[in-house]
Amino acid sequence: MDLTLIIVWITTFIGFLIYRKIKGIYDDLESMGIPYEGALKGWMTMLKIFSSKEHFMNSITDQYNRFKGQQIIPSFSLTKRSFLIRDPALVKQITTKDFDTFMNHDKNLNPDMDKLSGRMLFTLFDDEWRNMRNILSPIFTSSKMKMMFGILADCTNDFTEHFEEKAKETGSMIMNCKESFSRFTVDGICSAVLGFKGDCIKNEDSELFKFTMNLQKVDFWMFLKIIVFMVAHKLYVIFKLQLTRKDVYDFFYNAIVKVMKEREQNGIFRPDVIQLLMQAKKGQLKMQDKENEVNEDELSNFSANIEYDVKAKNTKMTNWTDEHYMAQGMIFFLAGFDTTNILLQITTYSLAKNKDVQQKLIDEVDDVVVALDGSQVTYEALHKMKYLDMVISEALRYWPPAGEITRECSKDYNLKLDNGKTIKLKESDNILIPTYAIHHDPKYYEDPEKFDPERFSDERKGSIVDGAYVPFGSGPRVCIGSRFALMEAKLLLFNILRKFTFEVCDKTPEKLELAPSLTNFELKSPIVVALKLRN
Ligand code: HEM
Repeated sequence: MDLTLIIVWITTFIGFLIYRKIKGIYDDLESMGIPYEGALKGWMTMLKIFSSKEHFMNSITDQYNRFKGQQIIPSFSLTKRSFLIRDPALVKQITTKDFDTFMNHDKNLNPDMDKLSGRMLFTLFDDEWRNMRNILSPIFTSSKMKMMFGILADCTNDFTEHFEEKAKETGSMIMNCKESFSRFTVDGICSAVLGFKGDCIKNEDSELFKFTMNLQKVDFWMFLKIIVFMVAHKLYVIFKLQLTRKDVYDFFYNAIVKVMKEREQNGIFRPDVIQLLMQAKKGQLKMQDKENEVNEDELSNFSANIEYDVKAKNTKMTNWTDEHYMAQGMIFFLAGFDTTNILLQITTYSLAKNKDVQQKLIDEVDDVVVALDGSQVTYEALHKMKYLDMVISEALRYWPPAGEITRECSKDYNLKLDNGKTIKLKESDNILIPTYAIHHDPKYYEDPEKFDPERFSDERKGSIVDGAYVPFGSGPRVCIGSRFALMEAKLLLFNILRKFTFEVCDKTPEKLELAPSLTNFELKSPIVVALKLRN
């Protein structure tokens, strides 16, 4: 038999096994009265995503839109049952009211699979997650944000100085937003989290920047590793495979464990996350010092998370290792630079396209500049800017950088629907909350394709349906870094708009379309705008 025929036979056989597996996992759905399009449709969708024919988020949004009137529908997955939520009330029920049953993200990614990604706050589960969340929460309070404000302000100054220099001859310059904001957010995260100056903005050949961009690339081997992880993750344990590359492991070892030791030995203090992690390691970091906190009620920070009290039943169970602390540095780095970068890209694009919105924001910036009488903007002044907060909140609705939220069901659970039917969810079923699709559903947002910050005005924000606005997730597992992200994005926009306006140029895309890619946010045409110096 020739080799091609053998390959065709093997592929068909594997395809058949996967088809049987997917078909089997949803067998009981029809008896529960849930509309199900069949295993083949799900399999074809997965194929389109993995062969880079369609972006994951587009497939989810398409599925969401096809099932109007349903509260929950089966989603596509290779090995587990997966459900897509179509109803904000269920979003709240799953993420908040019945949090104990839906506390975890996918449990497949655990320390046995990968030394670092299995130990990140995002992947820890049950009491280990509760304990780590308690340790890390004090890092993101408003008093700690104020402490890091100056570090981020230096990065924003680097950004504006660099572009002022470039634009000074002709009065304007063309900016590729993804590249420029990536350089800024990598600098911001390095300075405020890892404690060293990245210098990616000013140094165009920065090795650190190349390394960071490389982190996101899905080459053939990475692709294969992801497929093996999704279809047969136990092979990772048997063959001692690791998802994290060795160079990435070494980077975080040097940036966190080595730096902590050096600071300890030399008595160095720097107001950054590493310092707070060192305090946390010694059990010295507490939520207590209320008098140093900023009064949140006086600030405009609509999207910022509320931190829940997440006490673990067993508080002494984990021996935290160096790798646990490296893993937290890694998740802050990974979760922090790309998401904030997307937020900045979307805001910039929307301001360039909506000149009236941009003008209103510039007027607010100018008022603050006058009030500050030449000094640098403060944490309080920035967070009292109502219109800036409305613009950022709308950008997070318009294009939520994380795209979707996931949960895993930890025990059998009867989900009662409005039509009187009950869905029996099983232990380890996946739940998918399609943030983008909900944010663009005309049922919850009038004229959803319009960029309209007024949705978040004092008069109108109260009418947003609970559970229909979740850019940072929802419930006790909500994004821990939302305050940091909002502060970073607001600070940069403030400083840019002091000096520049964003203008549409011939390279600015007419509309934003996702490219078929496995990465989170890859557009068919990148966002490019002109930065024009103000008079
Ligand atoms: C615009 C920027 C950001 C967006 C839109 C965003 C969004 C999200 C979302 C949707 C989740 C999942 C929440 C859930 O499951 O309910 C999440 C989790 C998380 N984010 Fe962010 N994020 C941003 C910036 C940041 C930053 C700057 C950091 C850290 C410095 C960070 C650290 C984390 C961590 C550690 C988790 C896991 C939390 C847990 O499992 O307890 N994020 N983020």
